[in-house]
Amino acid sequence: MELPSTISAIRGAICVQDDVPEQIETAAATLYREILALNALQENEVAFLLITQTSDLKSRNPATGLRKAGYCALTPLFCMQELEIEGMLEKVIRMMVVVHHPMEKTVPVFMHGAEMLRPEFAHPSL
Ligand SMILES: C=C(O[C@@H]1C=C(C(=O)O)C=C[C@H]1O)C(=O)O
Repeated sequence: MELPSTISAIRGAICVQDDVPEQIETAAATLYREILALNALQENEVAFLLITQTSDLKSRNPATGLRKAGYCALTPLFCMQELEIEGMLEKVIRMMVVVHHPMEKTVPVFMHGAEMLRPEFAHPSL
């Protein structure tokens, strides 16, 4: 059943090699940039952004990486720890970007190793 939509949400995930601040900052900014680009979004179309990080990434809050890259000055962010499930993929940053209008098509972005979470959303160019 298709429900009427007044918002859209776009998923994404990216893996980080090592738990060091620079890598978390870079990965967070890279993932957000690709989500915006592949969905042809301007930042002012984003209502809010949910982020999770796996518990093995402790050295930096990904929100810091977004702000250092010039993103999310006004966008409300909420950063959480991902569920811990046996066998889960390690060192992952996940995002849910919520846009305040319906979109005809959304493009999920799973990159830098996170493609294995959702192989159907892998982009050969990333
Ligand atoms: C498979 C993923 O990892 C987990 C599983 C999800 C799912 O089954 O939809 C969503 C988020 C994560 O809790 C993912 O990030 O897509």
